[in-house]
Formats: sequence, structure tokens, C-alpha cells
Amino acid sequence: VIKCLLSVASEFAHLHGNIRVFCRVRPLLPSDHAENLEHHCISSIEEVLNFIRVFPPCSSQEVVFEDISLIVQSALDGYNVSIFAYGQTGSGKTYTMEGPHPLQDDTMGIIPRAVHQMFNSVVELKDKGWKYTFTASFLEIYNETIRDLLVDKTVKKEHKIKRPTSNAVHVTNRKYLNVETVLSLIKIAKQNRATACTRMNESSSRSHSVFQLKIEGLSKKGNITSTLTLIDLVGSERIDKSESRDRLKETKAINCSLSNLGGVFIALANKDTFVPYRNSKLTYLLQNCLGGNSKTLMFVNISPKNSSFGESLNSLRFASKVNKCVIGTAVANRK
Ligand SMILES: Nc1ncnc2c1ncn2[C@@H]1O[C@H](COP(=O)(O)OP(=O)(O)OP(=O)(O)O)[C@@H](O)[C@H]1O
Repeated sequence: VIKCLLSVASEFAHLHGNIRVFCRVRPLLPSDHAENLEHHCISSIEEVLNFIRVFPPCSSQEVVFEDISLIVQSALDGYNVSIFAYGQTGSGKTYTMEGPHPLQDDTMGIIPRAVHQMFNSVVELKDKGWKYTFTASFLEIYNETIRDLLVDKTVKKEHKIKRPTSNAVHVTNRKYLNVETVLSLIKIAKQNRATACTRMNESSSRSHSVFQLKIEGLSKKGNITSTLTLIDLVGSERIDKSESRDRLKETKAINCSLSNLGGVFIALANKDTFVPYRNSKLTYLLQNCLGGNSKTLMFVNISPKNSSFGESLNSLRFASKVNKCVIGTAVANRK
């Protein structure tokens, strides 16, 4: 397995595309010890991957955010920015994107930190003549159905994706909020996410969550419009491992939408005339945030458990494919 990991890792080293891929290995949890862990596995992953950007288990949320804060910041310059968290259930995707206790300072994840950074920067940019407005939305894609995480679970509204023009994607009935209120609603959104029990993680999220911040900046020098999209992808484990038979349809939809995401990246990299955005709700929703006009970063989250080694390898293979994708230089949306 280590030999295999080495070969995947060396692909990372030689083939850098312009979708950046960062790897984060979560620490061991007290509950992991029951599984007869072999600690050397963690060091193996770190060792073989230490020549790309790998965040070892001890990396704090602050350290992780420091490395992506520039790309987040570029959304204020008019670039569409998308950041994904990919990995098996329980590998730390939600921890990375949201944090375990939303809004608790030291463990805050990327979403609240990004919003705070936007707030702070806007104050500075105001002195330079820029005025920004932000509106946020928080959606979930569960079994190819869109749900709005900013409205109560009991409110049933149908959401459809529409493309009124080639550079606009609309979701019907989507709720937008001023960014001042969205931080406290991250907590509600977290509670509203669809969860189901799997053998691997009792509170496993079975949905993609998509946080989008629409940014409009006005100044005498010009205007910018952009979208910062932060995506916590569904767990990537293969069907045979989750063993939730009654959820077979759900797991198939999950696997299908994740492989379609990979397919979109590959089509973009190959400069194919047809990119299969419409094959899944996720890629259709993100159509304008992926591709040559945007900056894309993917975290591949890894569990240190020995029993997760196969899934870790699988995640690294996917990340390796994504890492090879050269999709062109990002262009700012400025007028
Ligand atoms: N870097 C970390 N430091 C400390 N604890 C972590 C870290 N990453 C993850 N954890 C813990 O590991 C457990 C699983 O993490 P998390 O829920 O983020 O996984 P996930 O990949 O989002 O799973 P799911 O697919 O079910 O959403 C949680 O208890 C979380 O608090």
C-alpha cells in the first residue's frame, strides 16, 4: 500500500495543474483507538507526501487558513474562487470547512474565517474608495435534490437551477442573507444538514453543502463582481465499505456526483468542447465557478486510521487526477 501511495504522491510532485490540491491529515481521535491503530500509517502518509502542501495532524485551523487566505482575498479583486473539501466520511471535511463548534474562535473553520477576513478587508478598502456588498446563501445537495440550509427544515420549497444567461446561474427560491447575519446562521445550517447513520460515522453527512458569498464592489475606478464558493463534499467512500444497504440509492447518487465532478475537471483540462456540467446538480450549480475564469482549490482530507488506508489511497488518486488539471489562467470580473 505504501508503494502505491508513493507512486500517487510522486505524480503530485511532477504534475502541477492550476487547480491547487492541499492534503490535510486529521489527528487520531480517542474513539479511533478502539480500532487497533497502527500509528506508523500516519507518518507514512506524511513522509510520502511531504513534498506537496500537506497539513499534518497537529495543524491548527489558523495555520490552514493562513495558506488559503490569499486565494480567499482574491475574491475581493473580482476572481471567482471555489474551495472544496474532499474525502471519506470522518476524515475532517466539515471540521476544515466549518469547524466543530461554529463561531468558536480558535476552532473556526474556513467559512467563518473567510467571512471575517472579508469584513476586515472591506474596512481597509473603504479608505481606498471601494464599497462592497455581500450576500450569502447556503445550500445542500442531497440525493440530487437541492435544499436551502438557511430556511427551516419544515419549509418545503422546490429549488431548480436556471441559467438565464451564459454567465449567470440562479437557484429558484434560494434565500440570500446579508453577511452580517449569516455567521450565526452557519449553526442553523449545520443542524439542517441531512445526516444518516453509517457504520463509519454515526453523524455522517450524506450531502454536499455549498456556501456561496456573492460579492459586488464599487469604486470610481471600476466595479467587480465575484463569488466565493466553499463546498463540503459528501463522504467519498465506496459502496461496499459503508454497508448501509437501505441507502444504496443514496450512495450511488453520491458516487455518481463525485465522479462527475472529476469528469468536469478532466473535460476542462482537456479543453473539451463539451463539459458535462449538467450531469449532476453540484456541477450545474457551480458551472460559473469552475473553469478558466476561476481559482479552484481542493482539500483532500485523510483519516489516519489504519483501516482507512484503502479509502485514503482512493482519495489521493482522485486528488492526483484533479491536480493534473490545467484549466487556464483565472481572469477577474472587472469593469
Ligand atoms: N484537524 C482536526 N483536529 C481535531 N479533530 C478533528 C480534526 N479533523 C476532524 N476532527 C474530528 O474528526 C471527526 C470527523 O470529522 P468531520 O465530521 O469533520 O469529518 P467529515 O469528513 O466531515 O465527515 P462527514 O462526511 O460525515 O461529514 C469529528 O469528530 C471532528 O471533530
